Amino acid sequence: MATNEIIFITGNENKLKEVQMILAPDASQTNASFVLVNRALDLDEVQGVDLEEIALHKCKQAAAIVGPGRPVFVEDTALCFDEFNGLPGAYIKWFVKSMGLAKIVKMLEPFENKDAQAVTTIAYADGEGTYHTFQGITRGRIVDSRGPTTFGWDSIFEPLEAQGATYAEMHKKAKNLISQRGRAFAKFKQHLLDQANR
Ligand SMILES: O=P(O)(O)OP(=O)(O)OP(=O)(O)OC[C@H]1O[C@@H](n2cnc3c(O)ncnc32)[C@H](O)[C@@H]1O
Ligand SMILES: [Mg+2]
Repeated sequence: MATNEIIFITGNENKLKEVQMILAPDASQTNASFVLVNRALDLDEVQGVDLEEIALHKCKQAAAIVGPGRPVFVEDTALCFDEFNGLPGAYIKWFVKSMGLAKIVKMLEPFENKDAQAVTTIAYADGEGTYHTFQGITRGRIVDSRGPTTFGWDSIFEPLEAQGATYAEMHKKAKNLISQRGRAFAKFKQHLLDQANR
């Protein structure tokens, strides 16, 4: 094992691709301060609406699995509707799986307020027994599906900063610049670089 190895536990390949792009575009360089490694494990996700708690719970399982002394992180991504006071939130995965995008959009039909926010919460176990969390938020609104439906709810979320495009209609690089994931991982990356340069 390389000493600067950092393990990302996710079973979601779309997520992994984005995170690789954001966090470790230069991971192949020998002087990179960390090397990103993926383990595709499906961790338990506790119920509740506290996004940090959910991410930390996931991360504690991850740390127990990879063993002591090994830095590991997870992320959990929520889609929160203003009209529903933050729900579906972390449960969005099950809504997408069980009812599909069209019905999710329909849920908001009776209401004028289609505003939503996407939130990525990273929980990181640093290998020295300390847990850290980093969060990124992108505001937008829920719209009829437009663009490829390859990644979760990408095609029904139109971020405010995207000039009318859904995430699914954006290039990955452009999405990462304004996305909840891009923002959360920018904070995390800064933390890792600060630690490496201490
Ligand atoms: O193994 P993990 O990392 O938990 O991967 P997951 O797919 O279970 O992911 P989450 O628990 O965070 O659930 C988030 C849901 O939202 C979807 N999702 C996450 N990020 C997204 C993004 O940027 N755009 C669209 N959909 C996204 C994802 O496909 C899931 O259905
Ligand atoms: Mg999950």
